[in-house]
Amino acid sequence: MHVNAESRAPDTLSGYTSAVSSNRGICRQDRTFCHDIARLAVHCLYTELALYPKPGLVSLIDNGSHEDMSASTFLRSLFALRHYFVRITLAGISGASFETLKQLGIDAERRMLAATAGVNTHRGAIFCLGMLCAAAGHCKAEGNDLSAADIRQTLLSQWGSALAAHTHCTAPTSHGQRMSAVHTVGGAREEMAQGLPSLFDVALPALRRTLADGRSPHAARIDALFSLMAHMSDTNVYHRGGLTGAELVRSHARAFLKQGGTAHPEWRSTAVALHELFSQKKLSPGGAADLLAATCFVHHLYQDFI
Ligand SMILES: CC(C)(COP(=O)(O)OP(=O)(O)OC[C@H]1O[C@@H](n2cnc3c(N)ncnc32)[C@H](O)[C@@H]1O)[C@@H](O)C(=O)NCCC(=O)NCCS
Ligand SMILES: Nc1ncnc2c1ncn2[C@@H]1O[C@H](COP(=O)(O)OP(=O)(O)OP(=O)(O)O)[C@@H](O)[C@H]1O
Repeated sequence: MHVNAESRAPDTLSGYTSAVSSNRGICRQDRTFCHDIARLAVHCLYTELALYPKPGLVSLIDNGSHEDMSASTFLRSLFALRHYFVRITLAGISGASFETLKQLGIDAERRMLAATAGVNTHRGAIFCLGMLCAAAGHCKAEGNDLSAADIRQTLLSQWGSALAAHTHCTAPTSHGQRMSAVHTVGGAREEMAQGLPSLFDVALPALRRTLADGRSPHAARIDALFSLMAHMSDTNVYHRGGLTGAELVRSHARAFLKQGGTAHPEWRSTAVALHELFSQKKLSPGGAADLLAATCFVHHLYQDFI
């Protein structure tokens, strides 16, 4: 099925906002799809928040390394983001440009900051999950599967060159850009421009391996999180702990995986000890947390939407 994108919704931010709120020009099936995808995105962010133990990160149990945010800050932020995920999925259905997706993302960031009194709870997720929602929308409009391979291919074919341009910056303004420049590592922008290799090549296989071994979804998420911590360059970690902090996170995560991850009978006490260590050192692998939510999203897209 190929759909005439132009007949669905206009390629402007105000166009999407009013089209979604008035339902103008959107068929019922697309509207239901956008709401289902948005619900899945919010669900995956909630699942990440609820997961415990996660070294240094905020959960429903405690605030880890964070003094300025708690689970309730995250819940307020999540509530504020629910319409964004509907809009960006619709934008994907309509074949929107990266510039339009970016405007939707900037608007969502504003809502997040208003809901949290200025605390950055979901910047990485707004970017990463937002792009994945748009890719899911575009796949649907093209009549393609929502398989991991199709989603990744869509990200690159639709927005690859704009995402590559988004990595270039002359004067870094964010923590992430500064850390990328100082430590010559890729951050969220680079990861996305390459089609999320940490998600598709590392975390998703780890998640599925643990499930295939017969362990629980909770265990699968823990193994996926540690595989991300062991592998990626998380600019949140560099910002808080420098090179030493980044190496500490990576080496502990590798050791956890080497002893079998959640297949080890004592995995939980090891993970709790690491949570205490990271919290004491104020280290927080927030980029890994974002990619974990995104990994669960891609996994469920395939499971629930075929
Ligand atoms: C690309 C984004 C996330 C900014 O990234 P940048 O590295 O410049 O900034 P910042 O430090 O503020 O945020 C980085 C976020 O990514 C996450 N992250 C860190 N490292 C990584 C990584 N290697 N891979 C994936 N995510 C990561 C962190 O959790 C953090 O939340 C996005 O907010 C953005 O593009 N901002 C510019 C304004 C804009 O265009 N916004 C709308 C985008 S749709
Ligand atoms: N459960 C979680 N706990 C903590 N951070 C998370 C969690 N889930 C995702 N994150 C990510 O971590 C980022 C927050 O990290 P942090 O507060 O260290 O960064 P910052 O706002 O860039 O820096 P700072 O707070 O030091 O000014 C969020 O933007 C979010 O993307």
